[in-house]
Amino acid sequence: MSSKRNDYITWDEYFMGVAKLSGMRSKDPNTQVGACIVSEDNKILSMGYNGFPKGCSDDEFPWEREGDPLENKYLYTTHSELNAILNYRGGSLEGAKLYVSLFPCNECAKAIIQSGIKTVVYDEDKYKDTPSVMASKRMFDAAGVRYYQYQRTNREVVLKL
Ligand SMILES: O=c1ccn([C@H]2C[C@H](O)[C@@H](COP(=O)(O)O)O2)c(=O)[nH]1
Ligand SMILES: [Zn+2]
Repeated sequence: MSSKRNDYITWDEYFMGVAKLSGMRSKDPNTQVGACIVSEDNKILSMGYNGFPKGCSDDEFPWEREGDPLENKYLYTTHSELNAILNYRGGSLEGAKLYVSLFPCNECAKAIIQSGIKTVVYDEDKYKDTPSVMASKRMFDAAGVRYYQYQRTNREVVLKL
């Protein structure tokens, strides 16, 4: 008789993996961010990645990082976390968890708090010294949103697509 597999992925690997897979849809040449929202009982509710809003062509809007604010990406990109929140059409996100490949900026932090998400699991924190991320942490602390860094397992997942 065969016994059950032991090398299945953990919940955290599963949801961070889905977040990162979602980030692979991003057209941003510098930073691709993916997000996955999960219910308290581990059901995937929504996903998102960073990109321009509907109708704003990836080929016409700018991907630059510098220069004229109207000619760089920052005024136009919808962040992965906000896309994941807005993509959810099922009602309340109260008590949900967010898996995200980059620590949320202050604007996403506000949306996360207001949507009722209570836990944020993040991977990279490369902008941790910026006022934006420092403000996010201050707001999460004040609002009782728990956040912790995903503990990488270095498991490699190969998908033949
Ligand atoms: O909370 C966040 C913060 C940033 N993003 C997106 C927005 C941009 O497309 C990139 C950041 O680009 P850089 O070239 O690294 O400045 O990440 C996000 O989705 N969520
Ligand atoms: Zn953001």
